[in-house]
Amino acid sequence: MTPALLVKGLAFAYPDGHQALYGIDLRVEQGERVAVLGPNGAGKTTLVLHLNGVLTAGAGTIEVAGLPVEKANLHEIRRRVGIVFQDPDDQLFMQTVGEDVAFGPANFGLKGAELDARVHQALDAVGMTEHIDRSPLHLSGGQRRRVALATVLACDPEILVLDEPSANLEPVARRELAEVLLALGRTTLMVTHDLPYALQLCPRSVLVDDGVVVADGPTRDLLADTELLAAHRLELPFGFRLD
Ligand SMILES: Nc1ncnc2c1ncn2[C@@H]1O[C@H](COP(=O)(O)OP(=O)(O)OP(=O)(O)O)[C@@H](O)[C@H]1O
Repeated sequence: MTPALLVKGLAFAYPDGHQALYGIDLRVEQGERVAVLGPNGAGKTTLVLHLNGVLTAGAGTIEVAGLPVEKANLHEIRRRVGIVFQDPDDQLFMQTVGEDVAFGPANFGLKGAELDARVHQALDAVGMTEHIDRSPLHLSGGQRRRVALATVLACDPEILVLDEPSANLEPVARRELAEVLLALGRTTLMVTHDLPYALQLCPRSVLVDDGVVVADGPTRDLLADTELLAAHRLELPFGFRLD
């Protein structure tokens, strides 16, 4: 089967000459949930920003469900790859929650009853339907995070990319978001420093450091390898035990 994501030899240097990625290889099958782990400055965000063409590869190739990520395809690629950024305020800018969630699918050509149905479906998936007419400015951080996820889900992406989804969430909101993500059953790439969250949500993890993939395997195996974690400045929270 065509993989959801195929990255081969991806290298990238920022305009100031800083080489952030040295040759990333990554294959994600349809329906997989994969955590992207790594210390600060490893290249995780740089990798993610290539997946929908915000950054352009210096070398190597990326395909999303068989479609190469390149200028000619960017409109379709941005429909296929939905990125939920760490700060929901980067994604919410309309007067109401409903308008924010409608923005993406309207841009991809949906209108009328079809658009309304898509907005309701997305808000329903994140448990935010009752807030449809509220201003995103008046929501809590956890609620804004969910609406940001709905704005992406409304575009029905092939791959959901989440940048630090659990950051700054209270424990209940963190757990509720995990339940939402598990229920979606969608191909997901999740960048996170929250190792227990990676374990709960992603059967597989990829460890990135210094712009290369240094480990790729079952999340439990990676997290059980204390030498590997220590070598890449990763650490399980105090008192956390893998059972
Ligand atoms: N705009 C930029 N110009 C130059 N270098 C950059 C730029 N953005 C990031 N970098 C550098 O590229 C490297 C990778 O950064 P990146 O943001 O991808 O790391 P990260 O793994 O997402 O880190 P974190 O966990 O801190 O978010 C770092 O060394 C960083 O300093």
